[in-house]
Amino acid sequence: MEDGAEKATTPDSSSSQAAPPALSAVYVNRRLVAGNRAMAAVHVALVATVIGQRALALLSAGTSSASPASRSLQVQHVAMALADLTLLFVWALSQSGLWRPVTRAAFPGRLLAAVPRGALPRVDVLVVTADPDKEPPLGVVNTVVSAMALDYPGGKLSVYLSDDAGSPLTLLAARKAYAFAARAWVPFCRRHSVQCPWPDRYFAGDDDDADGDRRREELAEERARVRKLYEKLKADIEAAKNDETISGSWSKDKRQNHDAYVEIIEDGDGVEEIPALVYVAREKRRAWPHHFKAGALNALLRVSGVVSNAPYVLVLDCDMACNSRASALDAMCFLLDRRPPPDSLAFVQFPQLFHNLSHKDIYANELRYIFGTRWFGLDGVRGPPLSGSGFYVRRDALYGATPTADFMPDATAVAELKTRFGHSDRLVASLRSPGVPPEAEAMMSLAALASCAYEAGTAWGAGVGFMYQSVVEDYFTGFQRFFARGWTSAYCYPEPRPAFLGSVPTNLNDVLVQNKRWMSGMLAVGVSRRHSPLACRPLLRASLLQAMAYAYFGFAALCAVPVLCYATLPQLCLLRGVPLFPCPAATAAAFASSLLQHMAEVCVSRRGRLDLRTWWNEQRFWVLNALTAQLFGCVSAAQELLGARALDFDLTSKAAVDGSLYQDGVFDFTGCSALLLPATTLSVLNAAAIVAGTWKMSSSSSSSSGGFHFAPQLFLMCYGAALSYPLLEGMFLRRDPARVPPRITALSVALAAVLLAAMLG
Ligand SMILES: O=c1ccn([C@@H]2O[C@H](COP(=O)(O)OP(=O)(O)O[C@H]3O[C@H](CO)[C@@H](O)[C@H](O)[C@H]3O)[C@@H](O)[C@H]2O)c(=O)[nH]1
Ligand SMILES: [Mn+2]
Repeated sequence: MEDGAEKATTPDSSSSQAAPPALSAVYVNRRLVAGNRAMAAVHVALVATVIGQRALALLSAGTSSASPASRSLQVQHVAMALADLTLLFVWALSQSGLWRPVTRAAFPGRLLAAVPRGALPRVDVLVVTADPDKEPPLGVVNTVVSAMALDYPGGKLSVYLSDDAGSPLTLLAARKAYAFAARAWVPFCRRHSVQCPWPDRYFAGDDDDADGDRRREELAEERARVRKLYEKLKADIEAAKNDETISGSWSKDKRQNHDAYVEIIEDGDGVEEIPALVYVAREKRRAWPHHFKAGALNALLRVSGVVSNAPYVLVLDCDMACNSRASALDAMCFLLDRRPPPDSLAFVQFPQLFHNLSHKDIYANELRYIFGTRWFGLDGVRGPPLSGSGFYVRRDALYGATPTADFMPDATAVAELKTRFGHSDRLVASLRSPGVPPEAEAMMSLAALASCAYEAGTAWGAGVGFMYQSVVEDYFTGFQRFFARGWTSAYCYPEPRPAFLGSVPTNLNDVLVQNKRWMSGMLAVGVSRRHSPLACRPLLRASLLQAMAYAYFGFAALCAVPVLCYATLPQLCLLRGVPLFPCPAATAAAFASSLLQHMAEVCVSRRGRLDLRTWWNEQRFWVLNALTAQLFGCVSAAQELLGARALDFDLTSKAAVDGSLYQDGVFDFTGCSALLLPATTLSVLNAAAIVAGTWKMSSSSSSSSGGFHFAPQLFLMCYGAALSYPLLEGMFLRRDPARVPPRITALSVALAAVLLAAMLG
């Protein structure tokens, strides 16, 4: 932002006055830093020993004889060594996220003391939705309404809703929701300093009011009145859903094929100080690539740029809502804090936390690894990656500015700006005066900004806005648009009340489909010659650790290969009576160190509590994910790389399904497809190999010391069997409808039999 007036404090070294108090603080956890690094060093030493021993074994096998048996053993050793090295590589990259964990604090009281509310900068909230079946409109409008009720001056806040389906039902729900928010919900939240601005959650019991007893009676009365209005809103949306003239008028085809439509939603009464709500359905045509969520966000950026043009933007998925009213002021504490120039903070990321997590989180939906550990670690480097939802970002940074250069060099001619930003005079005019909304007459023809053709030949999706090349637009935009261009970020983790809460998928297939999208999308970036974080010089120059962190995500899918090796080679070798681990002691130590490191990480996330359940759930899901989402992710990314098929954004389904099995910690295999097949097949194979292998070993009754050499192998297989127990149970022991679909079971058994025969043969 060029105009310093929007800042709480402008750095001014020449002034002799005492510096104003900082609006935020950062604390380094030194003990954790030391502990993390020590553990990493031990682990590297142990794994190096294992790989070294294998290399020695390989050399001696190579010199001893050239029989076919020793040939094949050599091949297995090479494969295991490559597997170990791949895993070590990915693990090493992941250590960047443990290097320097920090925590931060925001001081909104100081902010308000320094900047009168009326002088706070504008904020535009961008909410995206895509499908009224998978994303029920009631949930979407709860997100919208919760954002409207943020603790921020109403005149400075605008909410934009992108509806990719262009559904009349969503539009109607948005209009009704606006009326509810303007007349009842927002004033109610303000008057009673309600903590939870998310109506559905508030009325479900999250209603601790900050006022205490003082106005309890008054509150109870008003609460009942507002609740009635909310019930009415729910009923109206439900009725519209069942109304053929509204829902029936919009076929599935229309969702993919409709004009652009923009509506600034108003309420006849002209309510003051209520945030504006703008509904945007961008044009969709089958022949035009729409670039999924990134495309939707870019359309919203343009429309909002012409309507309110806030210098800061909050992005929210429709399956996530504000759970606290404090996030806007908290974020401003960082964004407006005095910092020496160049001011490089581009965005403040809040964690994605979830309201429907089970305490038996069998699908590791919590993403603790990311939001509970790695993001703190990266916050101490140059800031956490952009994470899709729940972040406040500078508009100019999205438009292509850098910390040292405006996105619009002084001499830039209008014509040149138009080649980058498109032909809209209004949009181009808005670039020149950040923060100032244009005249009312300029609001016309907003729909043109949301048309398919608008972006043709412009820099949208490449040099401007959210980036298109990847279905994991947050990951890609994060490092290409921000970190590689000198920007930094901050991780804001308010406690005890989370700023935002999202919802997680509650059946295994949805979880795996979602993970497969992430894995294939990030791998496609990781291995791309032009876009890989490891080929991105500015990023490498700015921070090797950060480049490593992005590379970790870019290569995480490769873990599928080593896991595939560990799920077949020990089995094969046991059946053939060949010991696979030359140095059992070192192997055991390395394995134990990996388990302990993970345990320590979970323990730190849980504030020192030894949470073995989470540890086990994550261990299990890690292997399952490797053999499903990561494996297929590799295949999809390869297909994309070869130009055979473009990656798709499969929407995660929300609400609709019944999540009770997940809540009880029981795997829900409903709808599982071929995606699950490698995992089920290999768990059958593993179980069979344990039985056949031990039987063979005991019947051949060879030397008694031989058992020691097979111990690591057998242990690994038994560990795998324990991890895969829910799959085996789902195939062979369960009879309920949510068991593994019988055709998947049958196919797995058949494939496992073929593999087993080949191994024995
Ligand atoms: O064509 C599309 C596809 C998706 N969306 C919206 O994008 C959001 C995220 O989609 P969702 O199905 O919920 O995907 P998730 O896997 O839950 O999303 C995670 O992964 C995405 C990247 O793949 C990130 O953008 C998200 O923030 C992150 O929560 C939702 O609001 C969708 O409505 C669109 O607007 N248009
Ligand atoms: Mn989601």
